[in-house]
Amino acid sequence: MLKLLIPSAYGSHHVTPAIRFRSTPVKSLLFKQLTLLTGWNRSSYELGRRSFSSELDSDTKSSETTTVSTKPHLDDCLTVIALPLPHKPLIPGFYMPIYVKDPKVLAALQESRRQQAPYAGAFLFKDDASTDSSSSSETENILEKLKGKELLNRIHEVGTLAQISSIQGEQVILIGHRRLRITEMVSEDPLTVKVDHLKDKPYDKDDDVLKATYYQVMSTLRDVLKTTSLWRDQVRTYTQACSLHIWYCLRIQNMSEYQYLSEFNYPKLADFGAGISGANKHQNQGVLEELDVHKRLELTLELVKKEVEINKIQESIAKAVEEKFSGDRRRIILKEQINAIKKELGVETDNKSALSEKFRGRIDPIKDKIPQHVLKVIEEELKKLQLLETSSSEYDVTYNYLDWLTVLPWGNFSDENFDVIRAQKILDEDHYGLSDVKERILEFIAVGRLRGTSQGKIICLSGPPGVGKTSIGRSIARALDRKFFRFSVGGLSDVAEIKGHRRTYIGAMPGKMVQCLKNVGTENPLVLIDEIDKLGVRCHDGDPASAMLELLDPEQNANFLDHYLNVTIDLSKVLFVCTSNVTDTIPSPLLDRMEVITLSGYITDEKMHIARDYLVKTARRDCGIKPEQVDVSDAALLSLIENYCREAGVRNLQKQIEKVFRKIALKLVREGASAQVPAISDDVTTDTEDTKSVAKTDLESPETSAEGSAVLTDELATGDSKESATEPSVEVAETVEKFMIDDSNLSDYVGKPVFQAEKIYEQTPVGVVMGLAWTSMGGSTLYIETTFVEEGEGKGGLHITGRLGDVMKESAEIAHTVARRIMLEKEPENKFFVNSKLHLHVPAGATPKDGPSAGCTMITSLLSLALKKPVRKDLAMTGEVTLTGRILAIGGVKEKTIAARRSEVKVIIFPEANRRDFDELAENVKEGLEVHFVDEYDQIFELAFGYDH
Ligand SMILES: Nc1ncnc2c1ncn2[C@@H]1O[C@H](COP(=O)(O)OP(=O)(O)OP(=O)(O)O)[C@@H](O)[C@H]1O
Repeated sequence: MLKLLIPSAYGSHHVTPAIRFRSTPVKSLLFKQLTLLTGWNRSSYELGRRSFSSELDSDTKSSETTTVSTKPHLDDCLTVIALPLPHKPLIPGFYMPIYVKDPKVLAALQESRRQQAPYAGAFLFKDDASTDSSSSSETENILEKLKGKELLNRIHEVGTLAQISSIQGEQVILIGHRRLRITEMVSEDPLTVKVDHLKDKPYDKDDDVLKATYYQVMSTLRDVLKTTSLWRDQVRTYTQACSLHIWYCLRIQNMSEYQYLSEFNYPKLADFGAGISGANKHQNQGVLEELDVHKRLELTLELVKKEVEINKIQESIAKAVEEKFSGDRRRIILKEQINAIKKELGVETDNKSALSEKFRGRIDPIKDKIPQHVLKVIEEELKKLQLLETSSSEYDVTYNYLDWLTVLPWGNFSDENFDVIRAQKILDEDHYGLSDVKERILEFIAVGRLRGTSQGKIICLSGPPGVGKTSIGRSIARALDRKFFRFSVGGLSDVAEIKGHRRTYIGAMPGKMVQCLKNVGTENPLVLIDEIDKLGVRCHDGDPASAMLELLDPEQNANFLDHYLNVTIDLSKVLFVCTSNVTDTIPSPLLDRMEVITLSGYITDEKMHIARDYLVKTARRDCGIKPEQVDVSDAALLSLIENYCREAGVRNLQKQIEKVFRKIALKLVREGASAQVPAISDDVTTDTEDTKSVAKTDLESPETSAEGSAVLTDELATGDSKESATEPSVEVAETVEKFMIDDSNLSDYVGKPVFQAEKIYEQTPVGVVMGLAWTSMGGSTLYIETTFVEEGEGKGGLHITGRLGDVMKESAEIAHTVARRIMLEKEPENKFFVNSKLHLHVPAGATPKDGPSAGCTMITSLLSLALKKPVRKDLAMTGEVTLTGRILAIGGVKEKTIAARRSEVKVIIFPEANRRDFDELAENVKEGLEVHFVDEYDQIFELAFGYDH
């Protein structure tokens, strides 16, 4: 359980300020040796120095930059939350990950971190007096139940002041700082206590006996290092973690250097030796409680000596048994012998074979399906687990590693269903419209049927928020009969979230993909990666975009290497579906490999269908209301769509509808309807239209974001899972009448309308023309307004406002030049542009705008001012203009058309190059519009001003 303390490697925690390399030659000599011994170089030293300094003991820390607040001073921590430790006491200078199950305690710890006082007291839990020693799971069970005084009575009085280094879910990582003694209880839940800080008894550092004991501990520790490679690995693994000084002293042979380096930090060495040894909890508690430094060193000496003995015997038995027996028999005999010896030496025995059996139970039935290279690693790790001390940190690491390796669904696939008819039914069942999207998905399934597999494709669903990208992803999983897993990569910049942490990292976890495989239990799930366009930027530990590429690229992902697993896994059978709001921010190597399917947003008509046939039914069912209890009229839905939720998608509409039904539910209950627990009885009606797969599992707690990494929300759902869409039984009193939601009473439920009409002019005045814009939220109309400021010989100029970006500003300048040229051609005597100072503005002034597509609108607006003639009624236009007056293509034709219809536009001018985009639109989107396609500005001039009315 104990982990060595990373921060102390360079910190004054173990190396007091007096131990400084005094002369440069000696310094470089030591560095050279250090590099040879540890594989470290100067840059890693510096790096370590910087990162470790962040968590140094604040009472001895120098002026280096810190991320953990030094406030309050450690001395001020006199009242702390008491955390019971089930397995071992926390020795100062060591890490310890613990699991805090009690949400109250967890919240209190998080609060103390927020308050910049990230400290708690860590106290060893006492064994039950009635039993000899309870098993760890029993202890954990008891611990969960104990609170307040009862808990206080069951923990040791002497413990450790622990810094809360991080909190991830239930896992809290503690760093031991100093010894504490509980003096009184302050509050019961969570248990908070007053403490005294314990100081070591004074000692004479030149005392020969003390020095001798110190050297003895040192040399015994060295012996341990020599005898067992495992122990050596453990120290080496945590070299960055433990006191590098002590480690270095242990390794050097030259006594003069040794003398020079040793600062005779007796108490720290005693703690280090005890913490790293495999001593049991009572022995460690003994060391913790001992304030006499000499006695503490002697206790440690005893422990490390035992360690030497055990290691020697263990190795010789291993050798002997290996020669005589093979396979499982060898393992069992080895185990028995070692346990017997440990018993004799009074060291805690363990029950590792049960654990090994657990792992073997997992792998044996699927041995032939596990890739050979993975099987080899599993076998090696199982062997290693047998030889490790349960108390060592390496044991935990190996155990967790094996747990992950053996729990993955090696060779387990769900049978794919390529039935196109069934898929069509499922897609229609879950979503209204989206015919082109569904068609593309069906094509994809059909190809899968002919090829026999649907691997090798990355689908990217791109469109504004709330248009159903995520939910269609879920439907594809259902249609294909694949398991479903979702995670969001918006803002993600930590590569470890994708590729996992290296195993030696404290609290290391595999990446999202490995977690996904474990959760879904098959090797071919559908993985939905949300918000791929918002992937974080490259940071010091790697580039998330390249990590994503490794994950998604069919060429690479057959051998995906997770840092934690350290064996390649085959992800080529996974079907990846990404979602994005825009495609231009998706890293281009990723975009290249994707098949982008665009979802453009819905027109009012489509929203009406979605609301009536999907959203109302789901919201009603979720609120426990029966169909006969409420009626929402079409007029009410239309008003909701037009006056409350104008965005391209339907998420806001869904929220408003839910709001209406929640209010009705309250009224029903108030007015005498007694809602019962929704009972799934025989007489409930089943509404298959509402059926959706919604099984979800959130894997990340919001705490992850508090820790600075990206917020990831995951969900897991089986592709075929169907929530039984049952109508909850609600008994309605005879007197309660049916609720009618209509246009007239809608505001009683959802408040006043949010939107006013987008159209601000019935007939646009002179100098004002309606343009069309497209954003990641969908399309919208916008006005370009120009007005005359002043006149004077040669005063011609243009002032621009409206939070326009550089491109749009340049576009306005181009428009001014083009308009001036056109005017010169059409009315050479008209000196309007030459002598007039003009002002061009684009409302709404608070919204930033950019892009070249308003070019033709700006020219028209300027010409309208010059000609003193308003443009044709109900006209909107969009198109980029070149200096010579040519009209270039624009993006977002569908969104712009939808926005124009919403503003009751009758005539639209699009660039000729966009004719095909428009022709591809559904008939109901194009209905009732007069559309003109142009490639020269002159054509627009005719359309805008050549009218008679
Ligand atoms: N065509 C549709 N038919 C029925 N329901 C729909 C349709 N489109 C969207 N919805 C519903 O709208 C809600 C929002 O959809 P979803 O969460 O999939 O949006 P999204 O496009 O993924 O948004 P974001 O980009 O914000 O993640 C869901 O409840 C979904 O079922």
